[in-house]
Amino acid sequence: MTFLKENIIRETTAFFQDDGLENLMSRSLDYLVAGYPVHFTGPSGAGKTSLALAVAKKRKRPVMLMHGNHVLSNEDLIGAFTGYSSKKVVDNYIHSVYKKEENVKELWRNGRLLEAVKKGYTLIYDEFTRSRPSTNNLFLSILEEGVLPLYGTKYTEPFVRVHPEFNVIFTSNPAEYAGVYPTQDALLDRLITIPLGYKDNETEAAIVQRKTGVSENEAKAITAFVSQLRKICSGDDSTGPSLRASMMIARLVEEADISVDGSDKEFQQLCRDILWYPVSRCLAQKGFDEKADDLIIKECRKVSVKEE
Ligand SMILES: Nc1ncnc2c1ncn2[C@@H]1O[C@H](COP(=O)(O)OP(=O)(O)OP(=O)(O)O)[C@@H](O)[C@H]1O
Repeated sequence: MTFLKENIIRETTAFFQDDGLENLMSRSLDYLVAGYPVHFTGPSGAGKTSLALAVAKKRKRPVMLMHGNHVLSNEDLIGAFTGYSSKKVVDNYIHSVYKKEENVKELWRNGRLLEAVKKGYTLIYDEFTRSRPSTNNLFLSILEEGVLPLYGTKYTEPFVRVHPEFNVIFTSNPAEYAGVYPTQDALLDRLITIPLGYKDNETEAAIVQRKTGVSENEAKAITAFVSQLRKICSGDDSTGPSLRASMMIARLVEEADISVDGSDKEFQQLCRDILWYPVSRCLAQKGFDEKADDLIIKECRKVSVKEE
């Protein structure tokens, strides 16, 4: 029986940057400062959102995070009238005089994009391909003409001007096939698209170590094992287990006091539980006959931690 430890202190929010990531962050920041939106694209767990947040933070402007979704509408982005407020004053102070005054006002709520555009925020538009292209059309005018059109509202002005400090960081996953829409070329043509792949073992191990509290060698052993499975799994449509899987294994190993050892039954079971779904999915996609469980255990048995 294993018990979870309490109160493990880790740097869960710290962003790890090596020379490569630092260079990428500085380039991205330069593009944003010059007024160009940046678009990070890559597989799930490659670190797109974390990078976008880290770059946005460096701009020292308020940051707004928005997630793409098929129900996101112009009303969410621009705003909408939400109802009415009415005020009635009945003045009967002199009882022979009866005065009644009534005012009815429409109530307006600013949408998220309107707020960001007006106040010059850095907007992170995460997984923007999950929103309908017709919704994303608003970004064409923002990025090209520097105005946000106020379509479908009762606003008297046809648009608002975009604040000079406003900018956007987009993220997307090109391998995602469920719940996403194709993006109009006109929008992609206005973005600086930077591909993000999986990081090398050293970098992944450093991130895992920082975020979970396992030792450096344990982190290296776990990330090497997961990235070996990813290598076997990777193909046109499949990517295999990501850094998130390494992080889950490391966190649970640490919290439940399981040893990082390929011959340990508890460790094998943990790896099987965490890795079965991504591995079995990609084996099926690639048409391999090998069973996910067998492959995981075969690779897991090779895991051993070097002496410190
Ligand atoms: N450089 C980094 N420093 C610290 N943690 C990181 C770094 N890169 C990735 N991570 C961690 O890895 C995990 C996946 O990262 P993230 O959510 O940014 O990936 P993503 O590419 O946006 O994934 P998805 O497409 O599934 O949303 C997160 O737990 C994140 O905190």
